[in-house]
Amino acid sequence: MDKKGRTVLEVGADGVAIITLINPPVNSLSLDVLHSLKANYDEALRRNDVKAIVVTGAKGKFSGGFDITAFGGLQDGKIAAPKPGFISVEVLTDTVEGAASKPSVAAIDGLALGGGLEVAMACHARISTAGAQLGLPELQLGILPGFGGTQRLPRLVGLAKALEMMLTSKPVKGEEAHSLGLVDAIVSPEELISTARRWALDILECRRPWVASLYKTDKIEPLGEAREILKFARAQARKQAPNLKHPLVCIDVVEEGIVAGPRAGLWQEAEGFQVLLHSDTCKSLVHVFFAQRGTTKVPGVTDRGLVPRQVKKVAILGGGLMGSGIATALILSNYPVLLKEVNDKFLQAGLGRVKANLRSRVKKGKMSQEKFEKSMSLIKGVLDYEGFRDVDMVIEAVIENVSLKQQIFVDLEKYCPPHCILASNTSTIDLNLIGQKTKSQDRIIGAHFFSPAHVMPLLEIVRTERTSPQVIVDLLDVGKKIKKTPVVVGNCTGFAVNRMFFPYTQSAILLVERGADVYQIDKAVTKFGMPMGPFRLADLVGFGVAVATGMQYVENFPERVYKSMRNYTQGFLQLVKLSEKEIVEFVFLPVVNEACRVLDEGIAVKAADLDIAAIMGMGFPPYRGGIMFWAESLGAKYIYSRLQEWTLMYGDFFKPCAYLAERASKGALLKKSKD
Ligand SMILES: C[C@H](O)CC(=O)SCCNC(=O)CCNC(=O)[C@H](O)C(C)(C)COP(=O)(O)OP(=O)(O)OC[C@H]1O[C@@H](n2cnc3c(N)ncnc32)[C@H](O)[C@@H]1OP(=O)(O)O
Repeated sequence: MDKKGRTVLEVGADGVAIITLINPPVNSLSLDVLHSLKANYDEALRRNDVKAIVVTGAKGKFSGGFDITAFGGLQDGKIAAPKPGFISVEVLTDTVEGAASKPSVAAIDGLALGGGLEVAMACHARISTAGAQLGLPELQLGILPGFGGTQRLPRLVGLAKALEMMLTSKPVKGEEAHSLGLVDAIVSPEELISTARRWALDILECRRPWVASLYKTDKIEPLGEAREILKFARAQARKQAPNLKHPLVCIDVVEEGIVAGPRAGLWQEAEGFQVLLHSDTCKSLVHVFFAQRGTTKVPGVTDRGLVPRQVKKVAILGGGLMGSGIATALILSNYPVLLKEVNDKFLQAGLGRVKANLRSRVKKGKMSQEKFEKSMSLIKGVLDYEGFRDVDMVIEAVIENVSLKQQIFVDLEKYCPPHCILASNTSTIDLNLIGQKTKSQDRIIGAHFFSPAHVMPLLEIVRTERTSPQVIVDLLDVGKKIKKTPVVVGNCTGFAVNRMFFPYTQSAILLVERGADVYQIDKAVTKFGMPMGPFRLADLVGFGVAVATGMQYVENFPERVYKSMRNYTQGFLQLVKLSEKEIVEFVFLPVVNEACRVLDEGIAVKAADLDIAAIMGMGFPPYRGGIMFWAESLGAKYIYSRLQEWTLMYGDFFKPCAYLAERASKGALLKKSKD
């Protein structure tokens, strides 16, 4: 079988061996890379012409950590796992860090994440570039840092900071890493290897300290204080995600190292890692990791070798809540923006909203005054189309009125250059209708943002049968640049997210009408992992918005609307004593049913896209893998039988769709086989 990545060893005339991690695109640590690293180390330690060692990564990236593509194989036993502790104790602690005569220095550029940073921390010093990102994001994948990170990070940066870095999964930049003591020096990328070489020789010749971070104690807080920090971290973890066990396992492992010593900590870490690797949480979060990256892979579109065209200037029509949010998102990512309104009063109000969005970032300490000013200088308010002659993309975000939008698109065709992408932020109106009076159907596309647009991470990219693949590729690229996760969907009422959202709120209403308590429903749904229940959400967005969105659905899918049972008394008390599990199923199985329709109709490209749409657009808990991934764990048969049962009792709102019925009868998975 082909090897997945490797390391190479080169020995210089100065006696320094450079070991380079090579496994594009992020030099992830596959088992092949790790075995090769061990072999290179053994050789370097054996050879008489090697005095010291530098570890680095190819092409400006140290390493993105353990190879996540191997998780599946390790979980189902198709890949033989090394014995527990082999990498963390035998390779990194006893071979790299424990080498009695040859010091190691890590030369870090680009990124050192997870296992990557853990390799670097086993070295006797770390030299980094200012832009490098260093962190232990393993918890985001449902596991814990498994190559000694739980033991070495607290010893390098202190317990409080180490726990913060692990529990939030957020990396730090080179400069901060330096001030924390995680790296020893910051240099330019050009000087990185030469500095690291010299540093390694300096350690050998006792001009610099020879530090084994596993045994450092100076940064660890005194025991009493350490216990307080651990207690606080546990309370935070429980509060933030009561359903998740792995943050607590991680904290336990860190504590073991402090109380019983780092070697005991390493062994407990190896044990904890094995258990968590096989957990449902890990499987779900790894699925989400790849699903999120998979949304930009659209068959027939992104596989044609099309290169995204450069979008240098964007115009936005409408400075309301959506338009100003979209403008904010764009200027935050350095796009020059024209904001057009119909009169000066509305224009000033729109610009004021953008300013307020940015101000709130400054207030929260997320943005400097300098960046605030730079961002504001990128937006220009206009009242006519004159400036539209050199824009590369327009996003229309005016009120939902068909004839108004039709007129706007006619105007846009007249004033914008012929290559310009014509996007609409409509959430309800058919894009074909919007573009009906133009000849530009191939460049008309939906850019459906979620409010507030500068905060919410999802972007539904809506294509019609006539939208050109080039325009889709262009918008995918803009989406990535403004840090959104784009999901490409087909043209229909509600697209993916709102179509899934509607049955969710409908079933919640049905439950109440059947005697369940709104607080009980919200509690069960929140316990399941949603950020809030459907009723609190309705309070938050306003009942008016909820009703208006609902009406769109009622008009378009009348047969699937739950008819109020208020006048029927039979069965009224039936649902009063529902268990939490039943409430959750009542609320989410109709969502699964709708998601199946969306998939069957080809509105979504693949089931995993619906997982991301549900997580980012509805707040579905990521650690359950998304709506379809969660549904697979229940099985099509079970879901079908529940819905069938409720159809008989409460009507066609619950009726399982043909796709679900077919999957259930075949005992097949819900996702399509090619997904
Ligand atoms: C034992 C240890 O403690 C366990 C571990 O180390 S677990 C792994 C810990 N590391 C991580 O969690 C880092 C995960 N990766 C990331 O956060 C981001 O990919 C990144 C910051 C490295 C790069 O981000 P970005 O530049 O936006 O590129 P992104 O699209 O995410 O990734 C590029 C490609 O690298 C792949 N990739 C990234 N990290 C990977 C990893 N650790 N293993 C395998 N593939 C990886 C992605 O899947 C993607 O592949 P694709 O092009 O086929 O879709």
